Amino acid sequence: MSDDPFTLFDSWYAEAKQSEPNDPNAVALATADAEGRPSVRMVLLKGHGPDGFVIYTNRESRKAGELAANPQGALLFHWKSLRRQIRIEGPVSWATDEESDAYFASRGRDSQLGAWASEQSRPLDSRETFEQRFAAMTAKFEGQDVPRPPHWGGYRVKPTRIEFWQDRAHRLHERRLFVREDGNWSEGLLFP
Ligand SMILES: Cc1cc2nc3c(=O)[nH]c(=O)nc-3n(C[C@H](O)[C@H](O)[C@H](O)COP(=O)(O)O)c2cc1C
Ligand SMILES: Cc1ncc(COP(=O)(O)O)c(C=O)c1O
Repeated sequence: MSDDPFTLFDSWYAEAKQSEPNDPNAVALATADAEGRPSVRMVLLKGHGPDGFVIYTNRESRKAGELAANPQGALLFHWKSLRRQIRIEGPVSWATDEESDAYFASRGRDSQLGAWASEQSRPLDSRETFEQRFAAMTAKFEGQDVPRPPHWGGYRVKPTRIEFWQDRAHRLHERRLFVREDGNWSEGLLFP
């Protein structure tokens, strides 16, 4: 068996990119507030490797507030076409300014403007208000590159635990658990 969960992740992810009808990088991100109350939402994976799994979002959103109070996260991929899930857990930190800048610069201009216009997760009185804010940002940045907003950037989940789940007949599934301790990964199986 492989003792490297990242090689296995790469191989499953490559298969998901071939077989999923859309968004193979869609992943549920679970966080919890200071009292331990959980919340979960979908995000898109935009980078990964042994250093962790990176997503981008608004750093004043609900998830950001929870991560500030409790910097731990869990990610869940479910690739229905492959009947597989991957669970990833670990501490969460900000991506570097350099990688957030680089990712932001790669986004479409309207998505960049949307990041300026959206006060993500805060109450919005009408769609019209949002459209007016978007129009105002479009005018503000006309004729220039759109810089990364100070309230927008990446988060990295650095895994301490990764579980690969493969569906098998009669619910006799296969579960491979990788756990990191003192920088080393060990692998074991779990009952399904
Ligand atoms: C498939 C999918 C992908 C999404 N990707 C992102 C993402 O990468 N970043 C993001 O901020 N929101 C993304 N969203 C929206 C989030 O699910 C969520 O509505 C938003 O981030 C606010 O979450 P919060 O209130 O918990 O902070 C995505 C939604 C879906 C359905
Ligand atoms: C609000 C929001 N921010 C960021 C993203 C990340 O994806 P992208 O950079 O491809 O827009 C998404 C994806 O759905 C999103 O809904």
